[in-house]
Amino acid sequence: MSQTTRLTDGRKSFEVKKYTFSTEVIPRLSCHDPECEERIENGLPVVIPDANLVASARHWNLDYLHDNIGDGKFMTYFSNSKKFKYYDDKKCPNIKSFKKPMEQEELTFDEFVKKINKGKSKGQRLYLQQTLNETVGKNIVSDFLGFNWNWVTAQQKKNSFGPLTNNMLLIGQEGNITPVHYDEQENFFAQVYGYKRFILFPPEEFPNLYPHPTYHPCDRQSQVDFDEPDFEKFPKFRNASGFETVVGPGDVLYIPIYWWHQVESIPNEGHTISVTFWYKGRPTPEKVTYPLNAHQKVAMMRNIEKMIAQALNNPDEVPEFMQNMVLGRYT
Ligand SMILES: CCC[C@@H](CC(=O)O)C(=O)C(=O)O
Ligand SMILES: [Zn+2]
Repeated sequence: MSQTTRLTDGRKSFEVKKYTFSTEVIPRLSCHDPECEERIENGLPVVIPDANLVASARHWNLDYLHDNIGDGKFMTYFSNSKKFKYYDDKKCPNIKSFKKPMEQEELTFDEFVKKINKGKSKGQRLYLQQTLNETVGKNIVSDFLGFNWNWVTAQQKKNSFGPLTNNMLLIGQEGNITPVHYDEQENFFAQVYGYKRFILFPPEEFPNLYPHPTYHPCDRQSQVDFDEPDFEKFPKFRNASGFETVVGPGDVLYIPIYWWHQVESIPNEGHTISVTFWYKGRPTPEKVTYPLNAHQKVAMMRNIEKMIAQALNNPDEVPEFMQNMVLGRYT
């Protein structure tokens, strides 16, 4: 195994793979600690061990979910590697050479559990990722209603987050990895069962993480493979520096909008169950203050890329157009 390093969730410690970049530990602060409130207000990540956000789901495990979640369908991803790199189906036509990094299929929970056991033999990994919806059984509804909505809704209000967009149920196998990407939403990530390693980078690290173009199916995902970084193609990745932690049952991690994150279900620690609480971002302030901050600049770059791709009306022309505009003029 390549070089390893040790990480703790405050209770247990874990041996995890050491990557080429440096990281600092993400603070773990009580929800009653003013510094915790300040970090959320300032858009900084924080692990909150005592928000009890999903305490009503502390008894969730595969058997309980199998017996209570109902006969609805659950989007499940299949990968022949440990990586589950997200792609947007609708953007696949933009990149003719694009090869889907994983397959997807809607399964009943019973099919999911059966395939997990079968997949083990074929070296195939599964990752269930499904928005919780009205098809779930009454016990799951009751557990869901028992989430600490007072706390999370108070956070939404005092931080002027937009509306809650969805709560996604995530069930991963040990060792599964969601490669580094950013989302355009605020996220209170609640860990229900098992242990996940989170590696985060602030929006300022955009130049070091080389996201795919916005019209690419893997928009918002980094092109850099942390396991085998191509420093020729992505030289600034050498400068990357992030934050990391491990979340365990009951922990909530605040992942600020536009913050990059790679998420790993810790190898040999069993499967993981998580629930996301995604919120639209804060409304754009009436009065813009300067200099613009990193995430405003990311939003600007996204809008410019989209406008150019739309104006050219041909994704294949965008690279040359951008190079003609920048190379030798701004480099
Ligand atoms: C589909 C969401 C996956 C999740 C990462 C993970 O838990 O594997 C994530 O990226 C997020 O919560 O933003
Ligand atoms: Zn994400």
